[in-house]
Amino acid sequence: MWWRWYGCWSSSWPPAPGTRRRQTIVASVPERISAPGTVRTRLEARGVRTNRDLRCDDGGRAGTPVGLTTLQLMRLLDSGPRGLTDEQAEERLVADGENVVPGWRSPSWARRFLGSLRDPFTAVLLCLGLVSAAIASWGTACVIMVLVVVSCVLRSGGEHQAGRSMAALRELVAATASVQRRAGDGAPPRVREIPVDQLVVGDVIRLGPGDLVPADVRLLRASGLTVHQAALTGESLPVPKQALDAPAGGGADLPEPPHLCFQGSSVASGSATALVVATGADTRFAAAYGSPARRRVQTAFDRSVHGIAWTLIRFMLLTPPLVLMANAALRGRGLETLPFAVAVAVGLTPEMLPVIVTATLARGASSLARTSGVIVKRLPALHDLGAIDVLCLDKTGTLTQDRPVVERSMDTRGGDDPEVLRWAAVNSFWTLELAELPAPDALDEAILGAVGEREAAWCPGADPSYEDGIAALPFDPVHRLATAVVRRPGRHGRHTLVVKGAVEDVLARCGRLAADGTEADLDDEERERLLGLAAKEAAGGLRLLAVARAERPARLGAYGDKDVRGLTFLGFVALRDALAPSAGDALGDLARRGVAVKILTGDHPGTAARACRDLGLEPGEVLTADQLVKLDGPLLAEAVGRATVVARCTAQDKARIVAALRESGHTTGFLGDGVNDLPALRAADVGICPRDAVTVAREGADVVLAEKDLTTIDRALTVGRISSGNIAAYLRITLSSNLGNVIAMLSAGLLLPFLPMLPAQVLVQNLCFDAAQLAFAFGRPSPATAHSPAATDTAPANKPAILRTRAFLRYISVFGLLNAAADLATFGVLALAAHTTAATGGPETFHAGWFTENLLTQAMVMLLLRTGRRTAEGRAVGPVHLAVGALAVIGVLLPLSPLGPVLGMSAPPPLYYALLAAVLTLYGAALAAVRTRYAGRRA
Ligand SMILES: Nc1ncnc2c1ncn2[C@@H]1O[C@H](COP(=O)(O)OP(=O)(O)OP(=O)(O)O)[C@@H](O)[C@H]1O
Ligand SMILES: [Mg+2]
Repeated sequence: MWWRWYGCWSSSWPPAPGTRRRQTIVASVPERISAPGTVRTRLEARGVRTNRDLRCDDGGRAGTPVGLTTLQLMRLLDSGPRGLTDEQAEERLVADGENVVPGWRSPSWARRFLGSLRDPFTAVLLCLGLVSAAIASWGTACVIMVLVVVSCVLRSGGEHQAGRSMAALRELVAATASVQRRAGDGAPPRVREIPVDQLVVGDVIRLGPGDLVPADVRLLRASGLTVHQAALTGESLPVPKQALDAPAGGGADLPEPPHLCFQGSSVASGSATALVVATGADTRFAAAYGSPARRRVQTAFDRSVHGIAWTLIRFMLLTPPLVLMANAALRGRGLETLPFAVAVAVGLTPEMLPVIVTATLARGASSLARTSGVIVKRLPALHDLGAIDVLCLDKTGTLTQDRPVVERSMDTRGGDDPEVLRWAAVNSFWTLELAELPAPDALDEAILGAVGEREAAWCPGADPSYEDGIAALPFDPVHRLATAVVRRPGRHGRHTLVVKGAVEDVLARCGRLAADGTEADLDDEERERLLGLAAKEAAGGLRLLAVARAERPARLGAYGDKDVRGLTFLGFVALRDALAPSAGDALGDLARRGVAVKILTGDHPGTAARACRDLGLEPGEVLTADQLVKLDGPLLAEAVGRATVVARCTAQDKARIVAALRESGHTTGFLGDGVNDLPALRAADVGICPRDAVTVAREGADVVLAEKDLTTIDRALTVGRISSGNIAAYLRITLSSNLGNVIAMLSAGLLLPFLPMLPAQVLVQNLCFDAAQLAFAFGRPSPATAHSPAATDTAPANKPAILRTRAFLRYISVFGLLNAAADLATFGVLALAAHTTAATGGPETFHAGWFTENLLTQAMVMLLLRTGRRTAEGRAVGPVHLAVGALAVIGVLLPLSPLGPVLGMSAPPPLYYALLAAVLTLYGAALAAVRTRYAGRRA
């Protein structure tokens, strides 16, 4: 039975996605192949020209032999149509190395250290250090150097660790390739999945929709193949490719050789068998991009955290000249105030920002991986997850289970007609068979399954392999149809085109209509009637496929899209795809958390609207992508903003909509798993896909879910919000106290005849602050808070965690001024205490008094601005509480300890402490009051 055979084939192939099998690499390497770069050397020894010699325009040097027939090329590469043997592959792997683009290996600890010197804050600090050294202010220069080294060590150490755990996580979702290899010389070829890095030159691979092209390859066979090669050429539309046995004039030196596919591109539609001709550093991609070409678009993380960082850097650069000018104008001082001016700028720097950001995000990511199996591939994406306010979803497999079953097949009048299903099965069978698709589409599987079950009841000829397959144009999401060309038994000299696909697209290619055993012309009225019939079925939640056929005289040449015209419309196959059980609740949770959901689907508007309604998401106005063709930018975002469903979207439509939403200021997430979702995954702030998505989606996504379950997204969102909340809390607290200190320092500098703070004191104080603030990175949310809708006060669960630069700067100005007021009050108190107790009141007492006050106010700010009624740690004592306690103890005891005089401090009189307590009480009350005012509109 053909369909049982088909069942065996489909159950053993393809292997479960994501399964990776490491091969054992044989250590002994025969002499003849162990010379470095063997394959290339062998080619060069035989005088074969390669792209390496041709130096393509883009600088590429793909190492691809040109001007050879397929057979010559295979001979040169010691390969054949049946692929390499395992032994050959292992030898080549040892000789040529893994198929990895060199720049993509993770950097060493030392490289990371040097890299962290390029951080803008570090660079500014270094400049200030150089200025200090230039004017021989060695104390300040040393302080700055210590700060730079401490922050670089912490940062590179943290990044190195985060990088390693991220790499381990990414490994879990790494790409695989379908390779055809043999156990030994006489053994038959077997197709299996291997990690992409294990591919070698001479391997024969299979490509299907959604596969990444894993190396530079030459096509041996191709069926309806189109590839996206935006990463290489910037061309956003898929490019057709075909196998050429003897490319005329060595087509490889053309910018677009049709018979070659390059690493970095991905299959949009169709399938192919191909020969690997270059791997790793020899690929055209490696030559063009020595290092990873990561994200192209600015994400929410760049906009918020980086935005704030750059605003600060501008302030830092402005501070020294302002201080110099103020001192010159008001006190007549000259360049001697430069060290002080530099110290003020240093005081403003949140030098721990990169450390806190990396550590916080890395902890969040590993906790997500542990508890929910969610893999964050790019750390800042976790921040962006927390900031998402619009989430776009595809329908199939997200709202529904993507396990369609055939409900009925109908003729053009809407009556039951098993013959329509049979023709759909002929199409499914022969497109799968001839296009050698690595994985059958769920709709094709459902149709073949349904025919198999009904076969027994049918007359001879029910079996779709009854016809002979001639050619196939597999389904592609742009044309939305699949075509099989078959020869029917007894009809010599004739070919039959069998087409199935989306109703509108098939109907557009039909000129006639089958009804009641005859055929008639298809007029506009009939078209409207058929579209209406389809809409009625779709409104019942069914997925519809239209089926059509055409008879043609037999011919030898290849078939193309232009041949699929003048068809006769046969009828519909209606399939039911059950709703995902948890989708309804998850949609409700997302709405409660302030996330607007948009469904961008390739399916019929009726089917999508019904699925939404059944899940409790009111679809409102249902749009189709062609209604939006003329809109762009803000108008497009506005139109989509009003709707919940946009149907009949192509890959480009999805990407356009996501981009427009982002441009209009929304932090946009996109969840999808198909080839038609890739451009949108890339265009979004956060691209999310399930682990069993097509390879190319998995590679393009920032976040990979264990399964396509909306509940998991909800959890990921919470952890993202908690992490962003921690980063925001760090920024709020650090910057408001730093700003306060800077204002106080400036005033003290103008009021006092001595330096208000010595370089060593600036250093100790900064180090104490930095150490205490590390607690933010380690404030792990309890599992209960991470999973419950009521998250934290710093990251309200019902609001996306977005840092808006302006609101944020307003916030730190208010709290900074409050802090400065406390400092100024302390100066008054110090003067009063000195006066009353007739103490000397010299600089040492002032320094000690201010040091204590600074650390205590910092501790209060950490406690009050971070924690509300509920904290990220719940009510338990967490790292933040410990850090606050330690700061307070150091602040009070250090100036009194033997270290005090070493740092140039001497104990203030006891009265000072009593007065300070009063100042701090007032400050605490003011902080609490202003915080309450801000609670409703947090920056
Ligand atoms: N294998 C196939 N053969 C023929 N037509 C198909 C096939 N698969 C899908 N179609 C048609 O193309 C339409 C669009 O499919 P596409 O894959 O772009 O979107 P989808 O997967 O249905 O929706 P979503 O974007 O929500 O995942 C489907 O509604 C269906 O009519
Ligand atoms: Mg899909």
